[in-house]
Amino acid sequence: MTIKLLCIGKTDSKQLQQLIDVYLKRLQFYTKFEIEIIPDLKKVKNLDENQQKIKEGELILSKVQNADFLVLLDENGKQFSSEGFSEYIQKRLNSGLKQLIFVVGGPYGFSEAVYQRANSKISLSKMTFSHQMVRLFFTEQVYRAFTILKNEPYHHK
Ligand SMILES: C[S@@+](CC[C@H](N)C(=O)[O-])C[C@H]1O[C@@H](n2cnc3c(N)ncnc32)[C@H](O)[C@@H]1O
Repeated sequence: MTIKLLCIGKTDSKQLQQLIDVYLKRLQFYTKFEIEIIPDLKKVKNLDENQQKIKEGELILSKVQNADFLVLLDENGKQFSSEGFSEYIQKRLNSGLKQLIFVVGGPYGFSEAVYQRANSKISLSKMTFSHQMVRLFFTEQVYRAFTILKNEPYHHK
């Protein structure tokens, strides 16, 4: 199973990218995990919030195949402990799924069309993080999940 994290816009901080790369490198030993960046929309100043969400949503959905399991990272989604999240990943692995896609929304979140297509929503916290920070926190949690599944001593309760 491939796990993909879809994000809008390049990481704008070198330091943040370096930290993401640490976990990407570690994850190589456990699973096929990739981050796919959807380029920022051009001329966003001409768009209102809703128009921007709709356009970003079209780009997100263009990357999703019918058979993919699509999970939105969303403050209002279901919250997990790290152990619970590792079980969630294991369940998807057991289901024979080819591609599990997690997606980070743009500055205003997701369009209605993206919510309609999504299979589930996961929250990392009730607090709102920047879309840049979320990709680091999430990548670390996927790494943590695999170390839990392998009984490795990275995670301490
Ligand atoms: C700046 S936030 C957008 C916040 C906006 N209030 C909204 O309506 O979603 C950008 C993206 O980061 C992700 N995000 C931010 N905080 C999050 C959290 N606590 N849990 C999961 N994802 C989060 C979501 O994908 C969100 O769409």
